Amino acid sequence: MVDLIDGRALARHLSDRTAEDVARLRAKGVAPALAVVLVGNDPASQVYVRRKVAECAKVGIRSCEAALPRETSEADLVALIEALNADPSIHGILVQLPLPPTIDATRVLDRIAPEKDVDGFHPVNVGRLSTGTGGLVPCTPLGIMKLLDSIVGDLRGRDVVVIGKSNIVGKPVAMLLLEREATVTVTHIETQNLPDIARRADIIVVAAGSPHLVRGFWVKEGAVVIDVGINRVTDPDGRARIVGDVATHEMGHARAVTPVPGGVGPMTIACLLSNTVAAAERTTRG
Ligand SMILES: Nc1nc(=O)c2c([nH]1)NC[C@@H]1CN(c3ccc(C(=O)N[C@@H](CCC(=O)O)C(=O)O)cc3)C=[N+]21
Repeated sequence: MVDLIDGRALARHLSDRTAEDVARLRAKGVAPALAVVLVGNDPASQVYVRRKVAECAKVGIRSCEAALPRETSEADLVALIEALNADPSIHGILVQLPLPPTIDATRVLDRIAPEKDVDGFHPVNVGRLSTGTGGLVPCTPLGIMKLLDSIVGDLRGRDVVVIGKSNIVGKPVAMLLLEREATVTVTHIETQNLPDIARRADIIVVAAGSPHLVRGFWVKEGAVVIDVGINRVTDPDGRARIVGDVATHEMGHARAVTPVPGGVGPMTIACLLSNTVAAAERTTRG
């Protein structure tokens, strides 16, 4: 019988440890703090930001939220980031994506001080990840690795197929998997015979943004499937709900599947909190 992984429970466990780290830092006079920057009023982004701020509070991380109007100029946004970079009471900076189309997201993310870049999107942290030399690691890939630690353990020589080549999930998770000596195949929209490639995998990580893309016949008996998709779909009765990239009801022969919601999502936020503490810790080491 397939094991449906409880990402919420694992995230709670991780956040309990983060809360202890926060308490330890506070006793040393460092109060970990995260700045969340939101531009515009996309309802989904507002929900995510609210959730991040609420989870910060639960573990004792101070958070400050900057909500800027959609018309904000790139120069004004960069000025805010520079101010946060220079503020020693702020340890982590997160600019919620997507940004309005009038703003060049890459240029903005490049201005975040790498040591405060809790998303791990700055080129310095991307380079550090790809050379395995430390730095802050993107939250969703980090959460995926923690899920795999609890489900699989040793990844050496495991065949992993990553579906999706984004800078936020596909590429960084491939780097983390390589660091653990898995055999990694990164596939994407142009990949041919994707079902055949997927069927060879011991582990499938899918971040494609396509509802129910991964069908039962794509998955080898006993494989582990990590579903990173978040797709808003509307049921015939008009009700909106969130589904992943995996046809979960066809996974009876898999060893384990992460659900959506309740799988990777909560781990992403738990890793944002642990990254913020890691960034705050680094300041205590000069
Ligand atoms: N700079 C930046 N960093 C991000 O990390 C970032 C971002 N921008 N923009 C948007 C995406 C999306 N994201 C999610 C985090 C948690 C859940 C999450 O906790 N989901 C729950 C609830 C899902 C629901 O019901 O909405 C779950 O899967 O169980 C989802 C999505 C972070 N993102």
